[in-house]
Amino acid sequence: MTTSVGRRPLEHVLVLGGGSEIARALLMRLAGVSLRSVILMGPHAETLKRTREQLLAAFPKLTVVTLALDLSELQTVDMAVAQALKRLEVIDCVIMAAGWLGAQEMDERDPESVAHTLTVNFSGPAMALTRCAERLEEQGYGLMIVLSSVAGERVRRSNYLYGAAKAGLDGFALGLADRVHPKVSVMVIRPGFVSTAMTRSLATPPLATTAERVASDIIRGISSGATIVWSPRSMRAIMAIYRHLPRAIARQIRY
Ligand SMILES: CC(=O)CC(=O)SCCNC(=O)CCNC(=O)[C@H](O)C(C)(C)COP(=O)(O)OP(=O)(O)OC[C@H]1O[C@@H](n2cnc3c(N)ncnc32)[C@H](O)[C@@H]1OP(=O)(O)O
Repeated sequence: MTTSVGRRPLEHVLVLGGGSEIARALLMRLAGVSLRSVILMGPHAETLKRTREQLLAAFPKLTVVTLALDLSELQTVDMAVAQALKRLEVIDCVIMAAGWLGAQEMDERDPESVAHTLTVNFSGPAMALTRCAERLEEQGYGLMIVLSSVAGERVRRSNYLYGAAKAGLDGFALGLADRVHPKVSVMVIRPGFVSTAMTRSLATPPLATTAERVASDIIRGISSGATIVWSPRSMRAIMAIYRHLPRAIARQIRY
C-alpha cells in the first residue's frame, strides 16, 4: 500500500474534525504506514483526547497534539487554523472530517439551526480549507482529503439541510482541486450511510458501511491518486441512477 503524495509519504497531518470516527479509523491506517505527527482539531476536548489516546496506545512513537476549533464560530476559524498550520514545519495532508447532522425535522423550522448546519458543514470548512490551500501551495505540494457525502449528490427531503451543505462543500472542494492542481491534490470522499456516532440514532439502511471501510476506500484513493472516492464503490452507480430519477418518483422514496 502506498500512502504518499508524489514521492512524499504522508507523515505530518492536520485533521479538522479530529473527533470524527472516520478520521480516527483513517489515522490508525496511516499510522501503520507513514504517519509521524498529527494535529487533531475540534470542538470537543473529550473526543480529541480519546482519539489521541487510541493512536498513542497503538503507536507510542507518534506525536499527537490536540487543539480547539469550532467551525460554527466563523470569526475564529481562520485564526485557529492559521495558528495550527504554524506549528507544522511540513504538512503533507489536511483531512477535513468535521460535520454535524443535526435533527432535520426540528432544525428545518428554525432559522438559527439551519444556519448552524450550513456553517459547520459548509462555510466553516470552506474557510478552513482556503487557509490550508494557501499553505500547501506555498509549500509546493500536499493533499487535502475532504469528507463530502452522497447526501450532497442529490439533496433529499429527509436531510436537505445537511445535504445542501454537503453539496456546497463538494462543489467547493472540486473547484479548489482545479485551482490548486497540479501542485496540490484535493480528494473528495463521498461515503454513503456510515454507522458512527453521527448516525447512531437513525435506522441502519441497506448498504450501510463502517468507518473502517471508508478508511480503506480513502487509502485506495490515495494510492491511485483519485480525485473522487465513493464509499462503498457501488454508491457511484446507485447515485448515478438516483440523481436522474424524476422528482415525482424520488419523492416516493422515503429515505
Ligand atoms: C436520514 C439520512 O438521510 C441519513 C443519511 O443520509 S446519513 C448521511 C450520509 N452519510 C454521510 O454523510 C457519511 C459521511 N459522513 C460525513 O461526511 C460526516 O459529515 C463527517 C465528515 C463528520 C464524518 O462523519 P463521522 O466520522 O461519522 O462523524 P462523527 O464521528 O460524528 O464526528 C464528527 C466530528 O466533526 C467535528 N465537528 C462537529 N461539530 C464541529 C464544529 N462545530 N467545529 C469543528 N468540528 C466539528 C467533531 O470533531 C466531531 O467529532 P465529535 O463530535 O466526536 O467531537
